[in-house]
Amino acid sequence: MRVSIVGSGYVGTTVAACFTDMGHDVVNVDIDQDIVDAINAGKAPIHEPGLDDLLATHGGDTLAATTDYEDVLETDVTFLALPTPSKEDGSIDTSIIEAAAETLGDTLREKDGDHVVVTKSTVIPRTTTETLAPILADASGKQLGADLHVAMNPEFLREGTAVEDFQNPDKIVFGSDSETAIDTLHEIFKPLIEASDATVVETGVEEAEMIKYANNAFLASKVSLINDIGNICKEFGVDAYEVADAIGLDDRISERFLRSGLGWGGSCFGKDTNAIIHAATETGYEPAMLEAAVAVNDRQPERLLSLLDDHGDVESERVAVLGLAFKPGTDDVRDSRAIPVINGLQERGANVAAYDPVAAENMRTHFPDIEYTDAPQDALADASACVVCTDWDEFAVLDDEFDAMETRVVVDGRRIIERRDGLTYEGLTW
Ligand SMILES: NC(=O)C1=CN([C@@H]2O[C@H](COP(=O)(O)OP(=O)(O)OC[C@H]3O[C@@H](n4cnc5c(N)ncnc54)[C@H](O)[C@@H]3O)[C@@H](O)[C@H]2O)C=CC1
Ligand SMILES: O=C(O)[C@H]1O[C@H](OP(=O)(O)OP(=O)(O)OC[C@H]2O[C@@H](n3ccc(=O)[nH]c3=O)[C@H](O)[C@@H]2O)[C@H](O)[C@@H](O)[C@@H]1O
Repeated sequence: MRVSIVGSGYVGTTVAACFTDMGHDVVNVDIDQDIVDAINAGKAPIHEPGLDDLLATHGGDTLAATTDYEDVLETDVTFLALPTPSKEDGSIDTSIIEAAAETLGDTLREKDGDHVVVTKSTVIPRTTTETLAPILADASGKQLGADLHVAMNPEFLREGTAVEDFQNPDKIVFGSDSETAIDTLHEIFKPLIEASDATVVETGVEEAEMIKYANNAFLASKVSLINDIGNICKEFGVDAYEVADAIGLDDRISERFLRSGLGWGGSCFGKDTNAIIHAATETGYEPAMLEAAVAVNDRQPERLLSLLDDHGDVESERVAVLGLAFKPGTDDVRDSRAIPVINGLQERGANVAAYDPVAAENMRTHFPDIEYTDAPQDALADASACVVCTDWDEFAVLDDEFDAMETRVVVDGRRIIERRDGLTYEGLTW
């Protein structure tokens, strides 16, 4: 099938590469020329395991990228994989996806015959039907349900494992009341459905939109709940990881997403919990559990810093920050917990020396003036303390490197460093 994807970021590029690998011809449309050039040259514009290989095979061939919306005219279906960020007040900002829908609609005016448009971005229920569909219909002159069909197909991939997640889904959700759109989605996903154990959920557009928020809200709340429990464990001198291992054996709880520590960051848990809280509040309903999940998450960096304070004043001292990405496996620093931690260190007058295997460049836009090192031992050398913000595997094998510290204090926000003799070690919840 001929598929176009507007927006070529973490989701758009991954989905495009995987669709191409499933045998489809794909066009990626993006306004960023560098991204377009990278894809056409067979290179991944982002750090994502497995993506380079897929792009090296298909990029510039059955996967083509362009800044020109006209190329969607050669396709049967367009996915919108555009950012849906937060406004100042936490509510969803749909201006980017609306602008893209307008341009797509204008372009589709030239197309004879049917076109299917699928929302891939995370959007508040009713956005597809009440905001995007009318924009598309007005701009294209096409008629909804006749030659224009809309659907919502939420995406559940995680950064760092995006390709693997996309290729091994637990569920695939098709939300639409258009038979044409549902049939089109089935045709696109057929190879994946046949090759995986995924359950296909066919539902309404609004239900599909809400499933995405509910999924993220549950996961984010699960992490906040284990952090709440972990904070209590720390007060009692109990190891929250032993507790989590035990309760995770109950398959009603499950062992996944029970890693307590610095809390969740990333481009979606924060923005999506805030967006659904805001949307719920506008209806008159106060989502107390979700508000609590956000409040617990917001407190974790300060708890880490107060553990550091217990071991001495860091004013004018060198403090090593290990890990800048919001999670391992990615160069993404959006809403990374390292940001409030570094802010807190700077407020205390510390000299920050930061190391991350891939995310340092992205962090420079937030903190242009801190020191970035090429190796963890360079950040640790002469440091009075070390804080760990990301659970990169390479931190687990650090050992003699701590000997170069002036004072060997390690406050670990991710339980990645082993306690050992000669190290004053503080775990955030253990
Ligand atoms: N990042 C993730 O792991 C996941 C994200 N999502 C959702 O998917 C959506 C996209 O997220 P990301 O891929 O992370 O965003 P992103 O910010 O990585 O990528 C968005 C892309 O859209 C491009 N763009 C902006 N305006 C455009 C326009 N008018 N026309 C064409 N391209 C334009 C940008 O240049 C950028 O390359 C969001 O709604 C997000 O909530 C859903 C699941 C996972
Ligand atoms: O909508 C999205 O963008 C995506 O958001 C999350 O994926 P992602 O943010 O990429 O990464 P996660 O693995 O979920 O981690 C999110 C944050 O939670 C933290 N986390 C995760 C698990 C855990 O047990 N403890 C914990 O603190 C991670 O360190 C990270 O900061 C969801 O897991 C995806 O299903 C969803 O598609």
